[in-house]
Amino acid sequence: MDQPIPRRRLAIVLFNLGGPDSPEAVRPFLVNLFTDPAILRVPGFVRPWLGRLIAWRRTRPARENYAVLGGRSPLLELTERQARALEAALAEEAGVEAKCFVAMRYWHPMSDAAAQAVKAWAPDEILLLPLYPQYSTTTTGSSVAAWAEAAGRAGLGGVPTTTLCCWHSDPAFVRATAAILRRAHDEARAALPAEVPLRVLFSAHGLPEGIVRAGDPYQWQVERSVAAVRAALGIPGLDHAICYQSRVTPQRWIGPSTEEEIGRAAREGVAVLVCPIAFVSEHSETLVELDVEYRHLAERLGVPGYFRAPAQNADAAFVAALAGLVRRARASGRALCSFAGARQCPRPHTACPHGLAGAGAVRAAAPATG
Ligand SMILES: C=CC1=C(C)c2cc3[nH]c(cc4nc(cc5[nH]c(cc1n2)c(C)c5CCC(=O)O)C(CCC(=O)O)=C4C)c(C)c3C=C
Ligand SMILES: [Fe+2]
Ligand SMILES: [Fe+2]
Repeated sequence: MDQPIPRRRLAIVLFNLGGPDSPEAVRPFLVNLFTDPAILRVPGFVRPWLGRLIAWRRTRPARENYAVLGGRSPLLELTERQARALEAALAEEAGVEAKCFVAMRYWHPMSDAAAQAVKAWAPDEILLLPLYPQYSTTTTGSSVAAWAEAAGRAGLGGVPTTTLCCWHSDPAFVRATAAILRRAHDEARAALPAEVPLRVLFSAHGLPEGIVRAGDPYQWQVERSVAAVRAALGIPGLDHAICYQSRVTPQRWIGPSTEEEIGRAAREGVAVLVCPIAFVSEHSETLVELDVEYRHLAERLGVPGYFRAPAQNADAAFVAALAGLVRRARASGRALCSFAGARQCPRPHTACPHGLAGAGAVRAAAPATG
């Protein structure tokens, strides 16, 4: 009788930023965030002090935001749902048994706990899958660096590991996002008088300008995502703008800000449909910043209509896109830009096939190898 072929055990580690699970967790969560060298780029001896100071100043406004959500971030629960949906999407995969683990960067479960859980499951291979479509040294880069240290401590150094570094223009991700936006666009159009124009504001998390100047490809990749989603949407003459939200430090951040675009829409008498383009889950920056703060701003300024497209969460087409990314990343078998090789990323960044370095380490341009 034929013996069943053993299935390879594939541990998929989903990275996200994490969020506090209680009002008391807000301060330590913010300390973790602002003492990360990928976020606060000051000399190491200053960082613990300055990071704690910034965290202390940010605690009150952040607690107020999380209070709107019942005192906690929904990010972990939503990421767990994505994890279970992705496992289900890969359940029939020939020759593979896939299990998803969540590793948050600044609140539990963090990389050490996730690495211990992965180790206990004894995988044959590991795939690191950041839930950030666009690569930034502050997000994917930081998570990959934290994982590398945790994996070493957990004794996972010998397990073959593939890193998916960016998937900003992955066709299935783009189609799933465009379908969600199309539904929101149709609903907004139906709710507005015919004579009121509608503009789509693609709103991404901002970054300090200095980080982009130092070589971070995030803004460029956000622009690629927007161009691809617009093409997939296929609405001729779509009025749209790219803007950046969530500025939390006094430095210059990339712009225009989402608030500035809401102000422009008010002056021009245009309704807005805000589409999050760099988050794939709902959390405080969509549910509070976009749905409460910016909506109030739009109403106060007299914008003739304010609508918001939902984030992907566990949308079936989006989860199918993640499953496709997993297949392609495994087939390539190395750290990679999700498809078409590194040619999609003209600026150097740390998780490309040129090898992994610490988050924030900006290299001289290396030739594309993909
Ligand atoms: C200098 C500060 C920050 C940078 C740079 C930054 C980049 C960045 N962040 C996300 C996604 C998320 N950010 C979230 C929360 C959050 N981010 C910052 C600061 C920076 N982020 C703070 C202080 C906070 C806490 C919330 C607050 O104080 O308002 C979250 C999770 C929030 C939740 O509700 O769980 C996400 C997700 C991206 C994509 C990004 C750069 C590309
Ligand atoms: Fe953030
Ligand atoms: Fe990349």
